[in-house]
Amino acid sequence: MKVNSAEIIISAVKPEQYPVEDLPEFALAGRSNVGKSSFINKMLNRKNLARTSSKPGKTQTLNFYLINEIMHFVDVPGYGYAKVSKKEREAWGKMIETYLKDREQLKAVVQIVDLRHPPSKDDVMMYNFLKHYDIPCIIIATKADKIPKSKWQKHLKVAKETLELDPNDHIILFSSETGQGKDQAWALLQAYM
Ligand SMILES: Nc1nc2c(ncn2[C@@H]2O[C@H](COP(=O)(O)OP(=O)(O)OP(=O)(O)O)[C@@H](O)[C@H]2O)c(=O)[nH]1
Ligand SMILES: [Mg+2]
Repeated sequence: MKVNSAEIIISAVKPEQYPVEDLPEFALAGRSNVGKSSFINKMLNRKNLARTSSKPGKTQTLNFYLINEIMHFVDVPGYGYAKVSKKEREAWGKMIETYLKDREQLKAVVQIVDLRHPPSKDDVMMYNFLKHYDIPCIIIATKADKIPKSKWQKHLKVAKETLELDPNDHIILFSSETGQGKDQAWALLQAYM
C-alpha cells in the first residue's frame, strides 16, 4: 500500500480514550524490545513516528496511528519486561487484554517474534490467547537481517513448531532494517480490510 499520510491520534490507557471511528484496526503484540514500533515505522516509511529504543519498555500506552485516513495501527507495550513493577505489569496486561478482547474495530493482530530465537513462553501464551478469542493473527518473524540467509528456513521452522502454528496462519520473514517482508505484510493486512 502506498502510505500518503500517517499521524498519531491518541495515546490511550482506557477504552473511553480509543478513537470512535469505525475504521479497520491492526494491533501489534510481542515481547518488549522485539521490534513492534520499528515494524510500524517500516510499514509507514517513517523513521521515528512510533518511538523506538534499544532499551525495552519504550512503548507504555496504546498508541493509535491513523493511516491514509482509512485505517488504524495500534502500537502496544511489550510483554515480558522484567524491570517494571509487578503492579505496573498487571496494569499493562489488563489494558492490553481489555483492548484485544473488546475492540470491535480490531481486524487482526500482528504478533511479532524474534527470528533469531525460538518463541518465548510469553509468545506462546499470547498466540494461544489470540486463538482462544478467535482473533485473526499474522506472525512476523523480525530481525531477519541479524542472521545469515542460510539459517532463515531453519529458524522459521522452529518458530512454527514452538508456537504450534495453525496451518491457516501466515508467518512472514521480516526486517525493519532492510524492509524485507514489507510488501507481503501489507498484502496480508489488506486482505482484512
Ligand atoms: N537489526 C534490527 N534491529 C531491529 C529490528 N527491529 C527492531 N530493531 C531494534 O530493536 C530495538 C527495539 O525496537 P522497538 O521497535 O523499540 O521494540 P518494541 O517492540 O516496540 O519495544 P517496546 O516498546 O519496549 O515494547 C531497537 O534498537 C530497534 O532498532 C530489525 O528488524 N533489525
Ligand atoms: Mg515499542
